[in-house]
Amino acid sequence: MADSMGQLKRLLSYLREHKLHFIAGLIIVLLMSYTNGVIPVLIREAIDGGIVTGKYRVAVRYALLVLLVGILNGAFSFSGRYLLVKAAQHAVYHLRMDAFRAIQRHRMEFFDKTYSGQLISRITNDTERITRFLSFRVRMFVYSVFLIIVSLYYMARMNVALTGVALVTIAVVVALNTTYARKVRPIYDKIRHQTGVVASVSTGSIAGVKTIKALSVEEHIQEKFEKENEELYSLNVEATKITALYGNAPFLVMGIAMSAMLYYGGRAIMAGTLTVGELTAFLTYMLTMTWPLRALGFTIGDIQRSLAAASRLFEVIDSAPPDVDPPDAVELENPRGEIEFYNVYLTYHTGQTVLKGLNLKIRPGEKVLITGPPGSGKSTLLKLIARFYEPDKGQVLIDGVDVRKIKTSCLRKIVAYVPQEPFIFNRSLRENIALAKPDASMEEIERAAKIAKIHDFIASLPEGYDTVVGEKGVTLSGGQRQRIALARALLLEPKILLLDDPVSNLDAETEKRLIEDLRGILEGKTAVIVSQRLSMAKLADRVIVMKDGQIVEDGKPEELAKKGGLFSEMLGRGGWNGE
Ligand SMILES: Nc1ncnc2c1ncn2[C@@H]1O[C@H](COP(=O)(O)OP(=O)(O)OP(=O)(O)O)[C@@H](O)[C@H]1O
Repeated sequence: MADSMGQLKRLLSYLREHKLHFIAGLIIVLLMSYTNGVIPVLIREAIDGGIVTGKYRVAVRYALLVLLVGILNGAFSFSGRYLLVKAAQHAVYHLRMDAFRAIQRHRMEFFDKTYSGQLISRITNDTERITRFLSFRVRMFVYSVFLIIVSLYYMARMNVALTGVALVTIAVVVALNTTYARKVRPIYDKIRHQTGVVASVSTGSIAGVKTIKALSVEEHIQEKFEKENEELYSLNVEATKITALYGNAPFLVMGIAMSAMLYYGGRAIMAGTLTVGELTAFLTYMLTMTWPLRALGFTIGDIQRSLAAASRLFEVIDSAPPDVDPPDAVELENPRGEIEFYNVYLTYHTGQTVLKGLNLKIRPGEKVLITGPPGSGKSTLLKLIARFYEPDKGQVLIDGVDVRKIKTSCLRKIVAYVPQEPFIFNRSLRENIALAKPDASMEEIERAAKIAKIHDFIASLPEGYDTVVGEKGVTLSGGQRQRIALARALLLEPKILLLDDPVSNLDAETEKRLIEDLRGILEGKTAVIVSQRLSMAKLADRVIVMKDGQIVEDGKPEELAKKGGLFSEMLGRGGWNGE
């Protein structure tokens, strides 16, 4: 409970910039409840004071008053909704930004452990729920509660017995609506989840359409889709059953209550203890309250769930490391590009210890090929240099400084990492290249593209650097993607270039060309290249062979080739151009 209050307080604190909007919105909603609650009283006056007594002017006066109150009601409804929704949307905008920034700040390990679908759901579904809570639910809650209070007040002044009937009806209807909400909500949750499953099966099969067609597995994929689609259908039918049963029961109760009122009210009128206007007012109250009572049932159950959504978002925000570098972080002026692993241990979140006391020193300007069997820890080395992961023990140093002590902005300029499968964003080529340096001039971008030998291709496109790539845009080949990623890295003029399997997706001809071009690109830089293709050794001054997280061979390529170890064995299988 204290926890919920804490979450609620924190959620409401997001409203502070629009506090006045929110409070004004709530006051207007209260006024709206009041105007709605007073209409039956005006109807009563029109009937008892005008229609029944034949006083035409009185009847007209009240009719006009009802009209005026109706207009006011509309104005309150519009402005109250506008103010509250605006404040809520603004609060959720900030909450969404905070969560998004936090996600960006998280370390790699967080993404290893968390499903991306879950994170997307936090940013979309959870924030959607909170918006609904802060705008719609809060508004309906305040409106309904106050309307019921106003109605009961006026009813009690007219007739206590009939007010008792109304009170019991309200209690029963709220209970029924709460039960209905409780029963139908888990199914709606399942429907939402299942809709996501159906969407992800469709997205997966659209994204993987080439593989599906190549393997001729359309039928199998259709069966999977059919199964998920059927599940969605059954859930919807289940929800409809509950809605048909519980969703309509409150209307029956209201009907019974109104007929009871009509019966006892009619008798009271005949006995002279109730007027026609009063009975009409009672019945109008019952009708006015029907929907607010329903909203109340849903709101009561929704508070906890909305707070749970908020707490999930807060968890993402709070678990992110702070955006700031440690106070003793340094800038490296004129980096030389020396890399050192000193007694490095690394265990992934899965519990697998990949490196156990690794020692390695790479001289400034050295070109090193790291090779070895799959899973031997080659890529892990690169990720440690780029500080995507931090060692559990030991140190990774650049120019003798622990990478954890180098300012992040500085590290990103010194070290450029080109992943195995570079991600190309669905934006223009210019934006893709300038991703890490959005303010780069066109000259800088072109220079990087020329060095990466992708400029001529880009220039040949009708829209040149403004060509949009990816969905609905130009599709790039594997080699072109690699070169865009290289240009992206080179734009930062890094001293250290880390290439993770740069030729793995390339055909022999493209591979040969890239290797030739890389020779120039790597000049003056320290380069660490991970590859199982030994052709890459042509670029290297030094080859390191890894096995089970250990360095098993280390030396000049020609020396290792003669040594008779793992490297020469690998060479024996495929030669220098082998794989
Ligand atoms: N993010 C991660 N989370 C958990 N385990 C990981 C992660 N990355 C790698 N591993 C594990 O660590 C081991 C070494 O992986 P790494 O990617 O460094 O090997 P590699 O030599 O580069 O392999 P390959 O040549 O196939 O790319 C593997 O067993 C892998 O399953």
